[in-house]
Amino acid sequence: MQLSDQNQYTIQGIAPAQLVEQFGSPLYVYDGQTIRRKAAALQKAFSGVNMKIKFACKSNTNLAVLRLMREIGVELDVVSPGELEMGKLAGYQANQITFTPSGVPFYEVKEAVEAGAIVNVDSLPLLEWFGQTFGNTKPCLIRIKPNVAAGGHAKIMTAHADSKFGISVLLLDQILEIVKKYDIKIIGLHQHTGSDIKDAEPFLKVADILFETAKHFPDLEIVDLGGGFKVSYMPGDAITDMELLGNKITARFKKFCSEYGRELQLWFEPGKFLVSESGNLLVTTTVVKEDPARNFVHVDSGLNHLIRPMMYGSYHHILNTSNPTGEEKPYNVVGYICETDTFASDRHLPEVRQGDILAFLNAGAYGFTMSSNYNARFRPAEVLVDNGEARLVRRRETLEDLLLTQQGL
Ligand SMILES: Cc1ncc(COP(=O)(O)O)c(C=O)c1O
Ligand SMILES: N[C@@H](CCCC[NH3+])C(=O)O
Repeated sequence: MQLSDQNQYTIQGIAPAQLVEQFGSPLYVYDGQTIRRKAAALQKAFSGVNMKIKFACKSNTNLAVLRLMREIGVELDVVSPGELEMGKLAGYQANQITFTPSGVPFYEVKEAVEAGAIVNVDSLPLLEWFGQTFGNTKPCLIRIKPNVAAGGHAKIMTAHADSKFGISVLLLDQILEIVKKYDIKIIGLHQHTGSDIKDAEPFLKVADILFETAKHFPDLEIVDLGGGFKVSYMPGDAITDMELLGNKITARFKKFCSEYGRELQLWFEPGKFLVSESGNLLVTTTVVKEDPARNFVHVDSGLNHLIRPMMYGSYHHILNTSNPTGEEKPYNVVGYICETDTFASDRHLPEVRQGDILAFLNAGAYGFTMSSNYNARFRPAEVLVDNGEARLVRRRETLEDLLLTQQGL
């Protein structure tokens, strides 16, 4: 969202009010230019090595976003058969898609492998089954749990000892035994530490663990360091310094490759870094309630559309796009769901009036994809603004959509 000299917020020159008038409210709006800029920054930071980006599409599966990713040379990481199908619909070849499951039924892995995707094996039983089923005929990666705790919230840390994800690095002997028993073709090691990681330190720590572990696997082509780069949710928030991280990881990766004896590919799987800042959730103020204790701003949305504040206590910056120069007042911004769904407490906003359009920033990742139909509410429409043009890329739901799977109507 840009603020013009005339104090008007716009997305590539288009006013939020115009978007809401054309496409309705609430509305997810993605700025394609921001996605391109973020991908380019990551590509630049790692230009010294053979790096591939695998977009973690659990953060945003809109087909228009996936197609944009494909167009700019970004490949895909998926976690379910549904995401795999969406990747294919967006035009990806199956071999450009990595499947990183977490304790899924083995038939899902079989189908993904048979479709041509590459799997990150995340447990010893799955590794054993993979060996029995495919022997050395299909390549795979192994997801290692490095036992390192990092991330912006306990719920989004995925590599500490207590986390369910991956195979503990302490089980290396057992991994090697199974690999040897079935002659499994291990072409890569993978790890994902968590989400919202600012400092270079945890990335370097897990990289070193993975590089050390990699020495036990002679046929590697890939080291996959996952995603997790921090974005700026709060104005002034420190974010991952991509240039610094790029320099540091590049140096260590080059050293590792020369010790390993071959140049490998370095993969990353960012979700947030690529799409979070591109997304705004536009909502309309339904009621302003001046309570003796607090001023409440109710909007036509709730935790059904953006669950991050209630799930992780996440901060999303809010703009009053209808009254940018109004006098600031403190508000609790809340939803219309019959459940506590506070988006922001004691937030200072330019005076909010009924009908004002608010923008929740940084809603491009884990916004729509984590939305629901709680309270039989429809999910918002989605719009992609690219090359100065706004295009509807998902229509708003209707009652028919909600009733589609119910029987006995
Ligand atoms: C395996 C894996 N890769 C990548 C990601 C993307 O994380 P982020 O959106 O923080 O970059 C996740 C989500 O946490 C994940 O579980
Ligand atoms: N859904 C989380 C990040 C990804 C967690 C999944 N590993 C968030 O909104 O911050």
